[in-house]
Amino acid sequence: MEEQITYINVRSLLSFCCVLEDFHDPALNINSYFEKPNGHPESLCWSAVWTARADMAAVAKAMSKFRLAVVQLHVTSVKADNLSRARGLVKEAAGRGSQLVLLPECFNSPYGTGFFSQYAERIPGESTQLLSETAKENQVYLVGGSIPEEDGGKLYNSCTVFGPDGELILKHRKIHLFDIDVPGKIRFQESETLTPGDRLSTFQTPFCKVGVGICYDMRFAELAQLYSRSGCQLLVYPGAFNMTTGPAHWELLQRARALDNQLYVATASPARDEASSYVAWGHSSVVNPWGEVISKAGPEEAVIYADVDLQYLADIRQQIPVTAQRRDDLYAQTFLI
Ligand SMILES: NC(=O)CCC(=O)C(=O)O
Repeated sequence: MEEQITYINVRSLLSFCCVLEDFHDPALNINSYFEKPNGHPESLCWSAVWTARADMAAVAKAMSKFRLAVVQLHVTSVKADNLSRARGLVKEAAGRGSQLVLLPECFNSPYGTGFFSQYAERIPGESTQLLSETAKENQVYLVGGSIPEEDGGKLYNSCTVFGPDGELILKHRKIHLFDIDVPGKIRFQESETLTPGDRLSTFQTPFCKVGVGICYDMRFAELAQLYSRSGCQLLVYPGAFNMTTGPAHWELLQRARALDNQLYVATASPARDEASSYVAWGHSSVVNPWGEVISKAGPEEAVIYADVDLQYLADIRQQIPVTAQRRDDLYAQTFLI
């Protein structure tokens, strides 16, 4: 009976360690540490604990770094070309060791209110089928930029994410629509044709939890903060800033989101095409939790790479512990002095 209890306790302890360390590696089967046929049950239990802990530490260390690739695709009006080039560039990124690959906003079609209905697809559909196959062929997490989605007579700007097994992990519908009017520069009203999404979107990988937003979503600090508070260590924003707001705000916003929340931020833009009706700024980037741009494209088609280092992120959070120092007691008050 006592032995039974010890087994159960140690098994629970190991499971608890996994939870504490946010350790979700399916390859680590706790049961396997208890399968030795002989020996004293109690010492077996403790040796199981230490062996498992050591294995967990080794696997966790290996998983504390991963390679991220951002594909800055040259998007044209020919959907088939966009899809096949995206497939080729994801393959190239995977061939260079990337485990997570990010595509741009509207990667399958030109960006513009006049194009959304023309290029809209249901999900699943042609473009998401290609994303699923591409993720599986290359064994990567694939954040499929966004596509115009049609559902129930409404149009959405939607990002789908696929796992290395080709399964759909999530669908994020852009929640803040890009409606701006800068006189003499740019007026754009996504809400003329699109409907906003109504939920936040995160997904878990073996490396870290990831929060998803689309372009204009990046301007909303509250969204990034909610993702960070829910445990995300990487935020990804497929986006397509323009020649007015791009030079002014694109990099600044990414650095602000990264620094405020002490996490990595990655953005993917279409490549710049001066001939298109909406000229994208380009400059897809990756920013680290110190607020530094660690990888950046120019305006043209490119694949950029960054090694995301979660130990570095943990070090920064320990050195400057703003999360623990927050004064939520004061922020919650509704009056201002
Ligand atoms: N596609 C978008 O949401 C563009 C957002 C943008 O350019 C901005 O300035 O914000």
